Amino acid sequence: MKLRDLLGQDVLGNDAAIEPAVAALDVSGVALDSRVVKPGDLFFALAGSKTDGARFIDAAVAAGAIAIVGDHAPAACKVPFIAATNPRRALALAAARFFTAQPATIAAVTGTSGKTSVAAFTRQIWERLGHASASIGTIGLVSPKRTVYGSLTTPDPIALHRQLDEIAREGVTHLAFEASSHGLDQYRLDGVHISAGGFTNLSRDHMDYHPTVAHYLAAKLRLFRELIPPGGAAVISADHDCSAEAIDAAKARGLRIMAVGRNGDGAGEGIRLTEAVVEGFAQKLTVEHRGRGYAIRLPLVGEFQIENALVSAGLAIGTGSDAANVFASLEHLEGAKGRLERVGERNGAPIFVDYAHKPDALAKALQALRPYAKRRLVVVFGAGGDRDAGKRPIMGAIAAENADGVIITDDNPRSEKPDAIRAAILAAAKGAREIGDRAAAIRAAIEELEDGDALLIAGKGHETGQIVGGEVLPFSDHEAVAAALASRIA
Ligand SMILES: CC(=O)N[C@H]1[C@@H](OP(=O)(O)OP(=O)(O)OC[C@H]2O[C@@H](n3ccc(=O)[nH]c3=O)[C@H](O)[C@@H]2O)O[C@H](CO)[C@@H](O)[C@@H]1O[C@H](C)C(=O)N[C@@H](C)C(=O)N[C@H](CCC(=O)O)C(=O)O
Ligand SMILES: Nc1ncnc2c1ncn2[C@@H]1O[C@H](COP(=O)(O)OP(=O)(O)OP(=O)(O)O)[C@@H](O)[C@H]1O
Ligand SMILES: N[C@H](CCC[C@H](N)C(=O)O)C(=O)O
Ligand SMILES: [Mg+2]
Repeated sequence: MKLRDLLGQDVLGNDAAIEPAVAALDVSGVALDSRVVKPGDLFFALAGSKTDGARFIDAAVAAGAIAIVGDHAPAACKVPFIAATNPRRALALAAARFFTAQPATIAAVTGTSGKTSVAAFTRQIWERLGHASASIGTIGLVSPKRTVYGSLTTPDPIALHRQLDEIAREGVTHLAFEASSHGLDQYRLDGVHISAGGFTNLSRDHMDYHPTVAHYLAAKLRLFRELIPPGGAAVISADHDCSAEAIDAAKARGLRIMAVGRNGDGAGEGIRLTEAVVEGFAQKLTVEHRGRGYAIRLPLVGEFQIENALVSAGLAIGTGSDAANVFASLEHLEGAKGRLERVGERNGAPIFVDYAHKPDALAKALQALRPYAKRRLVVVFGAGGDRDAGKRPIMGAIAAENADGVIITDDNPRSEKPDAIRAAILAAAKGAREIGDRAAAIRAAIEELEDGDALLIAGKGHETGQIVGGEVLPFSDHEAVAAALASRIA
């Protein structure tokens, strides 16, 4: 591919002409990290949170970069330098031109909680309606041909566009993916042809990255303000304080608004939840769409899963699927791994693994499990190191208030002292116990379960490692529960 095919004025955000000899250069790849540059690559020098890619231009050239894109020219550069107003956005748009194929129908979902679940549900709905479907997010890529683990919720633009191209060539026509606030803020999704966007909710998260809540919300709203073209669908959960702002942002862009939830637009394009009744480990819902009523048995535990299911249904309907078929398919949804997943029981007490690692999610998960605890609701959780420290006491207080037994343990302490993290949670969790070793904490909680109890193990969900220092030690809540239950039988 020629350099001129990747970099136009729209990509670079300026009207500087590229010299014809430079425009005619052959480009064999795009790169954002000097350490993976291959001969023939176009290197994007990005100013980051830890360092500046401009410092690695010489290293990129030594590795074979044929030209550099950045926002400021280095003092000296052995290969052509091309200025871009916003190099991160330029990278994403260039990656979209380099990897040309994308599934025809793409839905993106943002919000503090529920993204992974909505991406998984939307994929399942489409699949049931006969489309070759995939999802990309926190649990990686899930597609008919393969499942690939991914380390970021929204992959970097090169990884993202490479995957879009691969799955489209494998025949995937429908994709649902997660738009994290980091991803939106860092322009990782620009260049993706998004036909519908979902918005679940907003609560405290990532306060180590976003300077203010307004900045955090603005990052999320980029999906509606800038990324979905006018005429696309905006499926917005209507039951939150921030819902009106999200709807206004989408309206201003000329998107088709589909408000869903108890305050949803049942008479029109949206989905209104008119009734929800817990029935064992399922929930019976009545919803209204375009003035017509539908009864649905949602086979999932947790009130918040209703929000996730309705946003997913909206995304499928908003991209052209038949409403009656979509609602019927909700009866077959399977929860994403480690999202209020019932993984076993002891003495008749159900044990759930959940990924709640932020205050609102922990509160919602505990409230969702209350109906299953006639006696004691017990929670085992911790908080990640090198992440927002402010959430620790908040989560401690939420646990003390919403559970009858609280065990504070470790959850990826990373470079921090595990006992200091635990102490910060314990300070606000009256009556909580402390068992640092997560397997031991899970064992202790299971050991004490009696009929009428319910146990929530929160924070790690699908994760398969415990990050201590720089090391990832193999660990899974699922395996820890299985081992504890097996040792009881032995
Ligand atoms: C804080 C953050 O989001 N960082 C992301 C950002 O990195 P950065 O540009 O700030 O990195 P940097 O270390 O300052 O380096 C600047 C530039 O120099 C380059 N460099 C650096 C060293 C070198 O030797 N050579 C070189 O070229 C780097 O490749 C980079 O381009 O851009 C990178 C490329 O897109 C991301 O991989 C990286 O994610 C890091 C690994 C990360 O941990 N991100 C997390 C916080 C994250 O994004 N999480 C969200 C939300 C999770 C959720 O709630 O679900 C996610 O989407 O996963
Ligand atoms: N709609 C919701 N409202 C509130 N809490 C929710 C909702 N959906 C999920 N949760 C809680 O958040 C946890 C994470 O859910 P999920 O993985 O679907 O969200 P996410 O937005 O992808 O999160 P992350 O940003 O951590 O990847 C769940 O395990 C549950 O505790
Ligand atoms: N995407 C989130 C996941 C946190 C999961 C929790 N187990 C933790 O390590 O804090 C993050 O990296 O902040
Ligand atoms: Mg996620």
